[in-house]
Amino acid sequence: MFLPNLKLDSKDLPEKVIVCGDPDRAKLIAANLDDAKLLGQNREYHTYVGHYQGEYIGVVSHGVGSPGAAVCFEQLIQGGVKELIRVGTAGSYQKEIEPGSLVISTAAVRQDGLSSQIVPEGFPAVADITLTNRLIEKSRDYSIASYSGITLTLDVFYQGAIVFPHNQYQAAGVLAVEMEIASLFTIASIRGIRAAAIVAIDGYADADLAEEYDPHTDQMKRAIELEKEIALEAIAMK
Ligand SMILES: O=P(O)(O)O[C@H]1O[C@H](CO)[C@@H](O)[C@H]1O
Ligand SMILES: O=c1cc[nH]c(=O)[nH]1
Repeated sequence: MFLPNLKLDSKDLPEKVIVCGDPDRAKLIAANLDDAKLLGQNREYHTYVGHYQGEYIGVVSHGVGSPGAAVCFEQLIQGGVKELIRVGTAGSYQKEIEPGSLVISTAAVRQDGLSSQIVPEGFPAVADITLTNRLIEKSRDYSIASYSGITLTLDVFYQGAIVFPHNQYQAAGVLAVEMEIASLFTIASIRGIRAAAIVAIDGYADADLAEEYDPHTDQMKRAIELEKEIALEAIAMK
């Protein structure tokens, strides 16, 4: 089957795929695969395949934001993908979850627009328990602060005239904010595949991102390096 936005033939797609927003991060992750090759490249969607610990794995970038990412997730699933792990970045909601640490999402608050247009209000965006437990287990092998719990998916990056009530979600114990996990978990649930997510914390989500957002620090490079290792080990497990 030809996947038009990913611009590739699904016959070479693995069943296990790591997804991330940034095409450069996809290239970085793919560098850990044996016999890595670029399978397709179109728009923000760069697809690599190769082997990790003997398992055939894919790495695909999905860009920023749920609508574009959803096109990627849906086409991967149409192409036969059965397991997706998102390796992302996020802002922290909790003081003790410091920049440079990792968060594994067990469920996501659906503050994205995409999922509201494919499932009714109240439908939960929940991670696959098996893949999530693998991420948690593998994260214990690395010397980095790692947390698991609820994350929030938002379409808004820079605040507008309406002020998003970050404080309510902070008070409710949400750990971190990013822009695609709720759509990923919702799509995975309705299509009957497994999905999980791990994110590296680049700052505080309720800060003024126009002033403070910098995902290119050495601390972030290390966190992304380690979340990459954890995700590869988790997805390669049988
Ligand atoms: O680093 P990625 O995977 O892109 O994730 C986060 O970073 C982007 C915003 O800069 C959004 O896509 C958000 O979800
Ligand atoms: O969506 C995002 C991603 C990274 N950091 C944030 O604060 N928000």
